[in-house]
Amino acid sequence: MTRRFDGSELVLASHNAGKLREISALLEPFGITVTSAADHGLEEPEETEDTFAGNARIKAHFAAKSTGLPALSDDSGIEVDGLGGAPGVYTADWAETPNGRDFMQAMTRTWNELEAANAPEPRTARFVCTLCLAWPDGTDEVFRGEAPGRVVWPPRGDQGFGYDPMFLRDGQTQTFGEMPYAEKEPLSHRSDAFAKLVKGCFGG
Ligand SMILES: O=c1nc[nH]c2c1ncn2[C@H]1C[C@H](O)[C@@H](COP(=O)(O)OP(=O)(O)OP(=O)(O)O)O1
Ligand SMILES: [Mg+2]
Repeated sequence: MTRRFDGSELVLASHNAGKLREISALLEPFGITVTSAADHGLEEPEETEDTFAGNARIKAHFAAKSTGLPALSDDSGIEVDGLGGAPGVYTADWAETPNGRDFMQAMTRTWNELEAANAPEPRTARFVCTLCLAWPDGTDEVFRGEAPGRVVWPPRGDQGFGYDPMFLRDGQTQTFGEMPYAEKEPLSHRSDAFAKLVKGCFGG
């Protein structure tokens, strides 16, 4: 049995501005009061698991326990087939530099490694999003969404965040980086996972 969400307030257990924007937009129609981890002064817990679900659980349970409120986390990344699924759960790590995250560097590394491996074209890939809704009593529900596509070079567009400029979703001619959010939303791994969350926990 899936536990239903029957509260009126939810903490978004993320420190990523792009995700916060997108998940807040998805939650908008439900009339729930949404606050973020930063609003509650929460630290970022260490993401020590090697699966999206494992790290999503760490983030959601940490926020739920710390605030006493239900918390929704998002662990996501891009799996590139020609790289054996890398960077996958390590997508954010590939962007880390001594001066903060640099996704241009991460995208360049991704393309260079595909070139070095002489990977065939199209260079298929998928965005993955795992959402975890956790309650302060330690229960949770986890939902996984995907967006199938390919990576392209050079990156195109300055909208969205992270790897969006090099991701061309199946059936599209514009990268996620070239799309206004309203166009990316119905096509994204995040909305795919969110639809499952709504079906399971919001009864909609
Ligand atoms: O729609 C997306 N469009 C482009 N790039 C994306 C997307 N979704 C995830 N990504 C990439 C960037 C992100 O940094 C990484 C996830 O890493 P991940 O640890 O789950 O998130 P994060 O550290 O940025 O924020 P937080 O853990 O506080 O939720 O994958
Ligand atoms: Mg993270």
